[in-house]
Amino acid sequence: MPSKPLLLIDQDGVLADFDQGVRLAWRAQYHSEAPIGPRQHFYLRDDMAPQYHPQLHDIYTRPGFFATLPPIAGAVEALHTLLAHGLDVHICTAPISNYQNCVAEKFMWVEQHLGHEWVSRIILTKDKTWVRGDILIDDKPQISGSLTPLWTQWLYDAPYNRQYHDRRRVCWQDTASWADLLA
Ligand SMILES: O=c1ccn([C@@H]2O[C@H](COP(=O)(O)O)[C@@H](O)[C@H]2O)c(=O)[nH]1
Ligand SMILES: [Mg+2]
Repeated sequence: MPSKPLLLIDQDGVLADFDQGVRLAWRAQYHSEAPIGPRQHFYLRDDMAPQYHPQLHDIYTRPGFFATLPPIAGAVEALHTLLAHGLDVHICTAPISNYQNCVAEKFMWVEQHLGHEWVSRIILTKDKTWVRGDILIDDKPQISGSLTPLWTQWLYDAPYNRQYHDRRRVCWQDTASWADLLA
């Protein structure tokens, strides 16, 4: 690893808690827990019965969903720490295909939780293999695209990716898991 790696950090599932946002919105609307099975797949819909897919889609495409996602514990502090240690940190995030609310709200989230200066650090792309970097911290276990990536993925820990043991695993609250970045 270079002494000061160029870091790409995913947003949903790494900084912003997509799953918890769905659970909160579902509870608020239906006054019951979201019918989500054990989290075994990256896409939430794959852990829900097909009859609930329209309601799930309605929740994560509606205005306000992405802007109000709760932060993942320790994420905001970790990003400020990484920047303060001189790392070149960028937020590398994919918008959903129903982009109308998602795109602007991903920017709003970053501004609200990290500060305006972080807005210029956002890289929005549907294909992360096009983005240059040394390390990509991302919770998605299978990242595909049209190029061979230049970065190495560190898997951000989540219940739906724990069957993968082929990559370094990171969790903001486990500071030892990313301490090498500060060395
Ligand atoms: O269940 C889900 C669905 C989507 N996301 C996040 O949304 C965007 C778009 O994902 P694509 O892989 O381009 O469809 C991306 O930021 C995902 O992380 C999600 O976290 N969970
Ligand atoms: Mg993600």
